[in-house]
Amino acid sequence: MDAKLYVSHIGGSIAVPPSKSAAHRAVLSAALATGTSHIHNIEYSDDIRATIDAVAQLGAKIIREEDSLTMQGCGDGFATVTRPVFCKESGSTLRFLIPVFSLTAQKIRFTGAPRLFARPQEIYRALFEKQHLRFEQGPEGITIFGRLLPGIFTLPGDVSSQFISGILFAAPLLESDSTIQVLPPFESKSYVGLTIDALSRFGVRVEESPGPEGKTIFKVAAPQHYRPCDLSVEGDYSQAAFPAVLGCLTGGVTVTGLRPESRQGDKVILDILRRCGAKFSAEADGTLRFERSLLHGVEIDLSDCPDLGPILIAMGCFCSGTTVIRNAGRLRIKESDRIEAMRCELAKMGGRVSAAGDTVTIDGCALHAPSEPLEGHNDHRIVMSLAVAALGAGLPAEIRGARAVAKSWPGFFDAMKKLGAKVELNDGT
Ligand SMILES: O=C(O)C1=C[C@@H](OP(=O)(O)O)[C@@H](O)[C@H](O)C1
Ligand SMILES: C=C(OP(=O)(O)O)C(=O)O
Repeated sequence: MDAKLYVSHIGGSIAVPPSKSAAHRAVLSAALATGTSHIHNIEYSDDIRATIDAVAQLGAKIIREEDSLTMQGCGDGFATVTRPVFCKESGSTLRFLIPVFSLTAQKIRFTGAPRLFARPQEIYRALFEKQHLRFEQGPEGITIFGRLLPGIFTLPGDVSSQFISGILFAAPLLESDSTIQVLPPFESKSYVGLTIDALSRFGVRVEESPGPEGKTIFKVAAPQHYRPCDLSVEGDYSQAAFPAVLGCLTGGVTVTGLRPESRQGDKVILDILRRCGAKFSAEADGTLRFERSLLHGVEIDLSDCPDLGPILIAMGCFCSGTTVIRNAGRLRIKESDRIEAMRCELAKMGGRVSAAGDTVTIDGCALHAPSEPLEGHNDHRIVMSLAVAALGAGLPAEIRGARAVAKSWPGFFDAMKKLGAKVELNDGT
């Protein structure tokens, strides 16, 4: 699917989709609970579908309604897994589920898009090999065999927090207590906070404490049982960043559906925008109203909010002066190399983005209509960021591979249309 964007007058109100991160955690926890949970405000993005289908293979019984799930968890009474667990493009699904499926003590094959297996998975290999369990990785999948043993897990903090979350989901169901030691620097730590929050809503306790030499220690008593829970998935701050930046460029954009007291790390988008000179109001119910603002470049630390990287790189083009994004190295190991993808696509519009090591520098300048179609790099956040850049600059553009938005926000272009964007999707919609 290609998206053609035309010069549009932007203005209006949209609700953000439910948090993908919170939804993965709720679905997995509900699957591991003994009893029936209700999860409201579910959006069937590709990644969330992958997690739902996978936990059904674990033995959870799931009734899908339009925007909610009723889930009868399997506790630790796992089903016989007869098919490969298909994780699509979802790093969260794969990395949360490897330790959990190991609890079945069955031989399990994980498959998905090739890019998923090009992203780092070595941390689990090392951990499984240390416990003399099978872990085989090829370009098309991973096969594991053997049940994780409780104990001390030492994990680097700067590859992906999803490994830490994965062990945290499995550890409560082991025979005895475990300790997870995270080595500094601990990046994306707020996502581990979301995991601990989800566990606590499902009745599982984790204790966090600082350790020697900058380590962070998580103690998980076991066995513990996941208890069922009724919850509504909160709005997604990572997704809110797209209409928020657009609103600062055009004015007249209202964003609803966010929880002001959320613990999502990407809530920091509001602080970043404020520092850049953005004018917006925030109401007690989470409603945000953005005004057209003169933005200026600032320094941004991306270590705890990597998913904001692509939209911040796009935004940097509209900021006067220079925007410097530090600790951005992990953008290279997401659905695409997000630094290179943004550099290359924005260059087609005159954008001046450069990277050295883990730092991305963007020099503000006037963008022009792209000289050729923009490529989505099979990456939802690249497609959405390029759409905001074109609409924000008031330029026509064609984005190839726009279907990638379905990974996290299938309704993204509908939301843009609701804001007045003239969008033509080449499947006729
Ligand atoms: O746990 C999560 O829900 C996520 C953690 C982050 O990954 P890393 O920890 O690999 O940075 C983030 O980029 C990803 O989109 C979602
Ligand atoms: C990187 C992302 O997700 P995941 O790691 O779960 O594939 C993302 O949503 O930007």
